[in-house]
Amino acid sequence: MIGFDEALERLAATVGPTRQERVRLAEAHGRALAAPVIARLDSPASDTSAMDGYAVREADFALPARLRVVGESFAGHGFDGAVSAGECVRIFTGAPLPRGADRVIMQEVVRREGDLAIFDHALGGGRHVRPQGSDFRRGDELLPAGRRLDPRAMVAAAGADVAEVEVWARPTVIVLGTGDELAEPGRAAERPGMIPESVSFGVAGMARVFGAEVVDRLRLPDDPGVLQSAAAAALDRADLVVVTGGASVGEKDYARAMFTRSGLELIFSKVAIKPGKPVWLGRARGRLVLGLPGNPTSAMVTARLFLAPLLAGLAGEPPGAALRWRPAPLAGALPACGERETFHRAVWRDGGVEAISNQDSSAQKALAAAELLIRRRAGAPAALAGETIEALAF
Ligand SMILES: Nc1nc2c(c(=O)[nH]1)N[C@H]1C(S)=C(S)[C@@H](COP(=O)(O)OP(=O)(O)OC[C@H]3O[C@@H](n4cnc5c(N)ncnc54)[C@H](O)[C@@H]3O)O[C@H]1N2
Ligand code: MOO
Repeated sequence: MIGFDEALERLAATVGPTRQERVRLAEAHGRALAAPVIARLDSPASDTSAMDGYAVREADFALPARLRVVGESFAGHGFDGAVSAGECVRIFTGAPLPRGADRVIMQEVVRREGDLAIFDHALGGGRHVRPQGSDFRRGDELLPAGRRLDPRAMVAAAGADVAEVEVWARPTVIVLGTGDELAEPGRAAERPGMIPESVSFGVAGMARVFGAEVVDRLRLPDDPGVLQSAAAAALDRADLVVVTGGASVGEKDYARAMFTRSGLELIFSKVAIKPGKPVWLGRARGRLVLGLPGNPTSAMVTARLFLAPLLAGLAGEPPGAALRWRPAPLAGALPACGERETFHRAVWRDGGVEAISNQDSSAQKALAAAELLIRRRAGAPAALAGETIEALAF
């Protein structure tokens, strides 16, 4: 058995992005950039008003100032002329500052008498002007290669004035759930011994959250022939095949064996973690295969710890981008950690994190309640409330 860090190192050494493609910006959300986004213009393109009001020359400000309004500057339609001594221009937020003007006065402190604007208030500190290029300059790198185009990055990419971006292909995933006892949800009560197949729904959901396209989700019986054919077919259709259940040492634990004929090479098998010890990763026919334990909580914990970084790597991000551990104070005590590194399911409480009471690896109800994973290193002593631990959004 290897440790968690070693397993992640092997994962990172194995996974990389698939195909690069050029897509229109509207199709790029959620993808990782294969090339940086470079600004094609200055932003703002010229000195720009930050307020609705009047563009003035500071030199004219002996109070009360009475300035002639000589024109208007709108966003998209600037004022062509220049502002001379004793003049001002009506201006709106986002509009270009006319030549000659050097600041904007908010309309709330200005009185109008016909074409005169009257200013009785002393100038405040703010000039209400955004200088040309104060956000970014033409040629600046706004987003580096490898950056995921999340909603905030989409704004920067569009702001760069690019119509298309170079991105990595969205990884494709097939989820195979194995076990004779598994029934389609809604049908488990029909036959004794059946349980609803729940894990593939969570794994597929997590794959989508981490940017994958789930091309299929199949429920398979514990029949070696059926499993072998399904394994071979899945490898033809997806970058990553996730197989759940049958990972342990039971007589019908066929999850690894079903890929043997397809030439499975294991990258790791069994990791010293709790829950999820039977997790394994391999490669067959140039595709990745991730084996998750069947117990629902174990499956989802190992999906978070291994599927998420695999998808990050396949999508063109560093795999570690999917595992951002944050220090957080403990809101309740934790027992000493045994020899397997342990990932407690936890919730936020009173500004800290607290392990939930049901830590059973087969739990489904308690799984739904868990917001976080707390990471405890093997051999760590008992921890008291107030101590700082490492937590990961689950
Ligand atoms: N002698 C040993 N027994 C077990 C060991 C061990 O080391 N030695 N490891 C235990 C650990 S840890 C885990 S975790 C489980 C994982 O076993 P498998 O991956 O082989 O999973 P299954 O036996 O197929 O199923 C376990 C459990 O989960 C239910 N299940 C399976 N798939 C689904 C699904 N898609 N949806 C809902 N529930 C599912 C299944 O019915 C079982 O109850 O092994 C321990 N045993
Ligand atoms: O890995 Mo198992 O998750 O402890 O039940």
